[in-house]
Order: sequence, then structure tokens, then C-alpha cells
Amino acid sequence: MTAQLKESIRDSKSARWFVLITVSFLMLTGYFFTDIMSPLQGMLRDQMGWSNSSYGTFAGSYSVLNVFCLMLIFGGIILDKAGIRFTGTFFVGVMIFGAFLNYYAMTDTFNNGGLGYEFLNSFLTDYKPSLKMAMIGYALFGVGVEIAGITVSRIIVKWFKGKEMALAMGLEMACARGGMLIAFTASPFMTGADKVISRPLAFGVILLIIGLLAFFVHNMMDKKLDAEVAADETVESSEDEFKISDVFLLFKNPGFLLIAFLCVLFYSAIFPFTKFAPDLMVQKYGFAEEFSGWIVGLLPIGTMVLTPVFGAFMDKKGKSASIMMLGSLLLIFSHVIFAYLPSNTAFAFVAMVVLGFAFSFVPAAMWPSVPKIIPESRLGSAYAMIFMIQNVGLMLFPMLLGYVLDQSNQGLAEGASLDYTSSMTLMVGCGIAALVVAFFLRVVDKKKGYGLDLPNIQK
Ligand SMILES: C[C@H](N)C(=O)N[C@@H](CCCCN)C(=O)O
Repeated sequence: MTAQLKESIRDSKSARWFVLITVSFLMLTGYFFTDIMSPLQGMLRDQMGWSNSSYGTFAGSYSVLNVFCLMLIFGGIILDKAGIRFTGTFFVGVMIFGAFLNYYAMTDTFNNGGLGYEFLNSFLTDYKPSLKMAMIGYALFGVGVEIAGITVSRIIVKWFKGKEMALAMGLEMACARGGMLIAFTASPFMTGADKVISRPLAFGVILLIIGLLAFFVHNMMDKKLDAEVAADETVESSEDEFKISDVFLLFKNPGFLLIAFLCVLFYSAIFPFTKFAPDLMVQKYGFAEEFSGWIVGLLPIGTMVLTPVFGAFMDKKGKSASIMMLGSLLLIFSHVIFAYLPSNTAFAFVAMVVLGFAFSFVPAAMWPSVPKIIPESRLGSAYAMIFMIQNVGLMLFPMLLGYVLDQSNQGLAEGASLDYTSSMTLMVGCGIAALVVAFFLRVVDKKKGYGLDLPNIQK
């Protein structure tokens, strides 16, 4: 049952916004590391001998443990059972360890026969040891950052439900996008004149450790809130007893299923795309490698401003279901430009800005809609399940994009640019499917009365 706390630390504006700052900074550090290798695809090809398929496989490895070992389900269950502080701290630790292995894979120490090199060189010899070690690291990192993300969503609901929830989620996502922006723009420069790939990764690991410290500060606030709730005998617990069978109940809920499908389709056309976008800018539009990250950086810049603005709009005015449809439409429009229109710089800018609107509309509307469909006691598992389904797309689509890129460019003349048309057609397909699902979500919302189009702030 949802509790309405009176006069708790949660009712102090400064306290809840301070909590938001701590967890948003943590997500910034996580998203920075997530995209740190994206602008380095060319260097990975030249220095490490990674093909486009190898790079896509690396990018998809982020989700391998999440999908095959059901890590996000376990994460959600641990979150509901063991609570926010334990789950967050433990999985931020996993994230840092994975990031460290990813860094290690790029170092000379490893590549000159360091610990693990011989072993990783002894099987599947078509794949470089650096690729295998980076994949192990990135897969662990993916578990950590995804469960940290689920935990942060849960934290925001805990502190902001019935208040400025969409704005808070929008601001948190804006900070996370800030991390992406730093990765796209700064990562190629951090490699230095001698283009040392491991340098930005080392910086990323240090930043993650600072993120963990910020999370410790959150933990202190959370402890205080829990103590107040425990002391207030008039408040009913918001934590109904979790049952494993609850997870199965989610699959009987059409609203939940449609949100999960929309999530996988929409995000499959965004995050896997961003892994290849800097290279697309080089190959299709002829930008210099260092500058390509700045063009892709337009995407997080736009979303940093727009996500909280749209979040605030939906807090007050609602219309989330309609906005998810609009965002999906813009997604198609943007990818059509990348796929089929001529390689004109202005088109690249327009497509990136339009994508920025799509990437602000849908997340700002979708994540705060989940608590309208699922009771608070099951939210940890619900977010986990949505992330898990989403991770299937985040695993498959980078692999597919890299594979299609290699296949559609076979026999390419030396020095000629790669043709991204077939890969981008995949992204257009995702966009169309997302629009269809968003349409059905709106229909089901009207029928079941979830209130997705109603304002989030309770008067
Ligand atoms: C990649 C990750 N699983 C994800 O979906 N991230 C969302 C944010 C979800 C959490 C909102 N509080 C994103 O849009 O970055």
C-alpha cells in the first residue's frame, strides 16, 4: 500500500533535491563510462584490429549477463528484499570492477602478455584477447550500471512520488545525458596526441569511484528517512511483502507489457545507434574523428534541456501517452534522414536535433508512467523486468548493426567510406514498431484508465 508520509525529511524540498543530486551524479558517472568507447571505434579498428562486428559484439556484451543470467531480475528481487542502500552500494561496486577490467583490456600491460592474456588467447582465436577481456569487463559493468539505474528509479519514486516526480526523473536523466555528452566530446581528446585508448577509461574508473562516494551520502539521507518512517506509527509501510509470484503478475498486465515493448523498441533505436553514430558521422558526412563526437553530442545536449522541461510539463498537464507516440514518430523521421537522405551536413544536424526531441519526449513520459500502472511494492521488480526486456535489444542491436555494416560493405575499396544505409534501415524499422506499440499503449490506457494522460502531481 502506498504511504503518504507527513512532515518527514521527504517533505523538505532541499532534502529531496539534495538526494536527487547525489544519485544523478552517480548516473552521470555511469553513463560517461557506458559511452566512453563509442567515439573510439576508428582507433579500435586501427590500433586493436577490432572489426565493426567485433566492436558491435563488444557494445552488445553490456547486456549479455543481464539477459542470459537474468541479472536484472535478481537485481530487482534483491532491491525489493534487501533494500536500496545494500543493492545500490553492491552493484555500484560491480560496475567499478567491470569498468576496471574494461580499462585493463586496453592497456599495454595486458596486451603485452599481462595477467589473463595467454588464457584469453588460447581459444576463439579469431577474437583478440583485448576484445574478450573488454567484453568481460563491459558485461560486468552493464550489470552494475543497469541495477544502479533501477535502484535510482526506485529512489526517485521513494522521495518524489506525488510530488515533482517526472521533473526529478527528467533531471536525473539530464545528468546522465551529461555523462554521455562528456564521453562523446572529451573521450577522443583524452586519448592525447599519441592516441592512447586506455587514458579516457582510466579517468572513467576514477569518476565512477567518486560516484560511489556520492551514493554513500545518499545512503545517509535514506537511513534518516527510514528511521522517521519506522518511528511514525501513523504511517503504514509502503513495502508490501514481496513475492516471487509478483513477477509473473506483471506479465498479465497489458499496460506493463506495452511499456516494456515500447522501451525495448525505442531504446534499441537510440543506445545501439549512439555506439555507431560517431563513426557514421565520419563515414557518411565526412567529419573529422574528433569533431564527430561533438555532432553526436548534440543529442545529449538537447535532451539535457528538454527532458526536465517535458517532465515538468507532464507533472502539471499530463499527456504522457500522446507524447510517447509523438516521440516515436520523431524517432522514425530522424533515422530516415540518416538512412536515406544525401550526406549533407545540415541534414546531420537536423536529424540529431530531431532525435534529441524524441529522446526527451519518450523517456520523460515513459518512466514516470510505470508507477501509474504498477503498485509501489512491485516497482523494483517492474523496473527490473522492463530493463531486462530492454537489454535484449541493447544486446542484439549493436551486434546486428556491426554485422550488417561489415556484410553490406564487403569488397570495399581501400580508403573508401563505409555505407551505413542497411544498418540505419534497421533503426528505421525499430522506430516504426515503437510507434505501433505506443499507439496501442494509448488505446489500452483509455480502456483501463491508468491515467497516463493525467498530470503526475496530485492536487
Ligand atoms: C539503459 C537503461 N536501462 C535505461 O533505460 N536508461 C533510461 C533511464 C531510466 C531510468 C529513469 N529513472 C534512460 O533514458 O537513460
